[in-house]
Amino acid sequence: MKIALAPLQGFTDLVFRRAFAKYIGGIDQFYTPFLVLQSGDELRTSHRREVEPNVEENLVPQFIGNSLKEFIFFRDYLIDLGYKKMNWNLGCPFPMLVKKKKGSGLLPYPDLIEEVLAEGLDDRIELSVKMRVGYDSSDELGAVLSVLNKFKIAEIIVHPRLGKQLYKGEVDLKAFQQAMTLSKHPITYNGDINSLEDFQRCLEQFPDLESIMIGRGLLRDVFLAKKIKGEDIPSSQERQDLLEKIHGEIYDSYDSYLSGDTQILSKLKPIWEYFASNFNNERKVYKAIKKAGSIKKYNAAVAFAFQQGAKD
Ligand SMILES: Cc1cc2nc3c(=O)[nH]c(=O)nc-3n(C[C@H](O)[C@H](O)[C@H](O)COP(=O)(O)O)c2cc1C
Repeated sequence: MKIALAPLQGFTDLVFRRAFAKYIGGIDQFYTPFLVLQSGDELRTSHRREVEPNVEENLVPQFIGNSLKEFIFFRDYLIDLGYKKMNWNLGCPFPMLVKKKKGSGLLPYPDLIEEVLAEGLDDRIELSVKMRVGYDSSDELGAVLSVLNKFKIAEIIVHPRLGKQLYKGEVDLKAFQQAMTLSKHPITYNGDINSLEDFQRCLEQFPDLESIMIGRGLLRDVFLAKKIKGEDIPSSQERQDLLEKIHGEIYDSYDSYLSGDTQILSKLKPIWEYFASNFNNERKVYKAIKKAGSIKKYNAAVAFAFQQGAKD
């Protein structure tokens, strides 16, 4: 089974991905959180930092947009940097982007998707798509997939919720089955795999799956990909050491280019919404981190987390 780490804006940035690859492993492919072209035809420094430092073979840069101009910008920018793969975000549910027909907001407009692909695809870089099963209704799925079927697309990652659901409600496994039936491209499953049992259920239901993508589940249990692959899981003390190393590397990296407690804490604290689940007494751990108003208090909360020990 091929396992990808899902892009999570604000969580799986370059710093996190590198620390994860270095200390944990088990991931075959990483994705950047979506890159976006600003109105002045520029990329933000923080977005450039995601892809420019050096090209990693198992990194797929993701972009969001709805025009041929944006598609060509990212295509040529990424080809020039030396990337061989890129991913188009047709799944983001943020209302501000949806209103502009971006992310899942583009799913009700398959003609627009077709216009972009007809002119934008280029053999020098492989395209994959990450999508939901519709914005308003899974009735949109068939039309989108029949457009995608006309083009050369390496992989379609399907998160079987509707855009309008955001992250609420159940995943729609019937719609996912429909995607597998209708698509001529390989389909990757993404959504709510938080444990080995979740993965096993998913595989029972879709025995032909060759590839999955996991986001929050891998932040909650950083060893989940290794468990799924049947790899050896380190002892409790070793796991704790690895968690400490990941955290230390992320901390040092933010500390090196951000200035002031507020900026550093604004990057570090949100990670614990999921990361706290790697520890015993996760609720107490998360509460302590959330309350920390200074670096000193944050460090004390982190020490408290490590005193609880790594969860089994
Ligand atoms: C905070 C947050 C940020 C996200 N950012 C992105 C993003 O930049 N690009 C993207 O394609 N999906 C993004 N997603 C969606 C995830 O990649 C994934 O599809 C979703 O979380 C379902 O998978 P999971 O249940 O394994 O987490 C985001 C999700 C969350 C919760």
